[in-house]
Amino acid sequence: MKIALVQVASPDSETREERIDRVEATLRDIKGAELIVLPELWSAGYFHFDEYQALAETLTGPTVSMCARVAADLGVHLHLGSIIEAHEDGRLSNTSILLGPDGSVVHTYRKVHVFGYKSKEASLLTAGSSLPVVQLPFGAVAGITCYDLRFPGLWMELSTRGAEIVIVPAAWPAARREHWRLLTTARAVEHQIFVIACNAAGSQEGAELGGHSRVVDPAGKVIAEADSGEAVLMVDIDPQQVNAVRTEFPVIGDRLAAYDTLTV
Ligand SMILES: NC(=O)CCC(=O)C(=O)O
Repeated sequence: MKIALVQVASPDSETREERIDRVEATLRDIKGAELIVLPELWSAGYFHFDEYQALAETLTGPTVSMCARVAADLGVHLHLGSIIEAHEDGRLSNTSILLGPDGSVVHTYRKVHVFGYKSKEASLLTAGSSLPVVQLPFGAVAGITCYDLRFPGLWMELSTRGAEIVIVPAAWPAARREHWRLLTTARAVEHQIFVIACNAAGSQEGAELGGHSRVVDPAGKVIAEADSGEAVLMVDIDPQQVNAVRTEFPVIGDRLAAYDTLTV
């Protein structure tokens, strides 16, 4: 199964509309992928906090509409990264969306751990409260977002819910790139899953994004990793590998149902 990770920069000088047009051209040039993945908040730009309100959109807004058209035209699954979603009651959320090959929404995830360190995300956005896993032709898929990488309890729950492929759109700064590498690999090893992690590139409001989008297989092998600039990273995975690795080295079956029952 061929996957394309599209590592996008969101420079301050470019408008959202210009960026949507530019990314659409990149997406339409991708040949042979069954799944395309974009980074967190690439159209708005994660660090453009002062514009969050103005750039918020609904699930029929400009980012989702363009991506839905492309998904349908190319006949691919397209994880569009995330948007600042505007809700009817005025709340905003960081919403990740996976589109099917007919352009319809097949998975939606609202970021549960909103980020507050040198970031206004936590004060501007409302955290989500659901964790769906969807069965697709290539396996049980979930999407979580960037900072969520740091929280093992969330991953344990994804694993318990049967996730085999976890898509992680991100806007992870270069300053903590080694954490990005370590955590994406660790989550794959812990849960014997594919981690498909698509980061943003370039700089925004003086913050340098880390790039290095990567795919880690269920045995913990990094099967592809981009450099730091804009890129389309193509990778071929075999979704059956999840079963094969779990059968050969059955760690997950050895997990206790609960650890808080252990005596001190
Ligand atoms: N966009 C984010 O969630 C950033 C997370 C981050 O920088 C970190 O966890 O470190």
